[in-house]
Amino acid sequence: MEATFWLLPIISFLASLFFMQKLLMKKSQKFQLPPGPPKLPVIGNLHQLAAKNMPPHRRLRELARVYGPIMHLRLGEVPTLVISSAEAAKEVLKNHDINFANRPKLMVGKILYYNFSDIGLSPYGEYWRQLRKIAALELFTVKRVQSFRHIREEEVSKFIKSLASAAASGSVVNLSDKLFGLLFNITSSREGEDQDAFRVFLSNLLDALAGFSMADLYPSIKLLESLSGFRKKLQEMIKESDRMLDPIIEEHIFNKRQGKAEEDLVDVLLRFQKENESANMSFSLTTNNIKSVILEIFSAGSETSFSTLEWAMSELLRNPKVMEKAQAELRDFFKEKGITGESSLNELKYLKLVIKETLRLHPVVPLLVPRESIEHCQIHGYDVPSKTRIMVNAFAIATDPQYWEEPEVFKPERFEGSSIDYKGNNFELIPFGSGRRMCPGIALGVANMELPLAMMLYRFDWKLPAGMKPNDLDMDEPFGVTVRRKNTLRVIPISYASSFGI
Ligand code: HEM
Repeated sequence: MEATFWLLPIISFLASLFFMQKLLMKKSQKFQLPPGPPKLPVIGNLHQLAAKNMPPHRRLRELARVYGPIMHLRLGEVPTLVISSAEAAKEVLKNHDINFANRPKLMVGKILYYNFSDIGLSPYGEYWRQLRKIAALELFTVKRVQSFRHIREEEVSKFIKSLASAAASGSVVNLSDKLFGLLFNITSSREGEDQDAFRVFLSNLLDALAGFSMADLYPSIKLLESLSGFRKKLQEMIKESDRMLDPIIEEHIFNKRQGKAEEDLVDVLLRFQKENESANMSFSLTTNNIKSVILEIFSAGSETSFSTLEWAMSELLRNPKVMEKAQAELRDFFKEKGITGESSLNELKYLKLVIKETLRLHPVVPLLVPRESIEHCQIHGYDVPSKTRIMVNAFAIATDPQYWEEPEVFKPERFEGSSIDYKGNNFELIPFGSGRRMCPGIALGVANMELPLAMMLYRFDWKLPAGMKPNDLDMDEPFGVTVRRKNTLRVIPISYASSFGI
């Protein structure tokens, strides 16, 4: 009797969901929606996404091979369009750019990013436009990226020293850990104590950003936010984030008062806040807005470059001939004079191709950041109603045999003599997205990768531990919005006798 009593609210909850969805389906019948797998009541296509225990970008690629490059899914109650061809991506990200420039209101944006006040999750509108303006004119200019050069050189030098001492003792290093530490130090311009806390925080943040929480899949049922425990988790995370960010802001204000002239990204945002407040401008940034943007820069900035470097090294270890070719280019070019700094890397053609090929085969944000349609529109003859969530499967496109020969093979040479780039104009290669919401941090991201990769290849030869062969190295990916290696990369560095520099 008691059991039946508890079942009643659950049954009525499921029944109301079922009827709500019937209503929605009726509404959608007047549209010519793109094809997609059959949907179940309440969960829609969630079971197909979860099937086979694959990361979403791989599972969605499989489904797109059956249902086509413009595919309609319902994830929980969220109508979702999955784009898996360069032509369709161009329609969405270029031809209908404004209509798809909005982001869905994920709970993580509401709570952790102080009511969507970061750049990446803020809705398309005046606030976002102002932030992008600061990003384009102040935060990520070529000049600014160059001004952080000494930080990168200093941190890479320490990183290489620690690898050299591991090499001297012949020990196995956890390269993933070391690379994460390096990117954290470069991006946050600080070292040490916060790193472990940030690592745990970042992993929770990336889970939340995936948008696959119950609260984000059933946004109309507000009760789920608390019932699923997701709201509580995010509220705890924001305390943790404040614990990390408040001292950083205070430290920057203090240093400025002491007359520190050099500016980092936090200083730029604080200066902007001060200038706009004193000039009584209609747009200004609150301290919470600034914290949101800093959190985003720390997370987007470190995780993406770190994961790309992790994949680059993994691919090079699995493809010794490519590794040798990249090392030969560096060692030949720098000979005895050594790598003296970042500017000396500009001539290295093959190194750049290695990075490009890594971004192709391992786009670390494989489904880009989800968009949301503002108004109803048509893509290739299909209706896309307003408020449809859009996922662009950059991974599926970058591994589509229609555009790429032997797409699963790591072959930097494929770009030799090719004009294809990742700057958002070639839709078969869009690891940074494209259009208005494209990544504004490309130059910084690439700068953060080039020097560490060059130094790792120039200064060391690399061996896998315990007699592992190149093909034994696993390339497993976890389930998530960004894709780092599932298992950490453990390797043995061997000092290259005649290397010099940094
Ligand atoms: C390997 C490095 C990186 C990769 C692969 C990458 C990838 C991406 C992707 C795919 C998007 C979504 C684009 C879209 O929706 O079309 C994005 C957005 C964004 N990225 Fe990056 N990113 C990288 C580095 C960085 C860095 C270093 C920063 C800043 C420090 C950064 C800041 C941002 C921001 C703020 C957005 C949101 C843009 C908006 O919504 O207007 N990214 N990034």
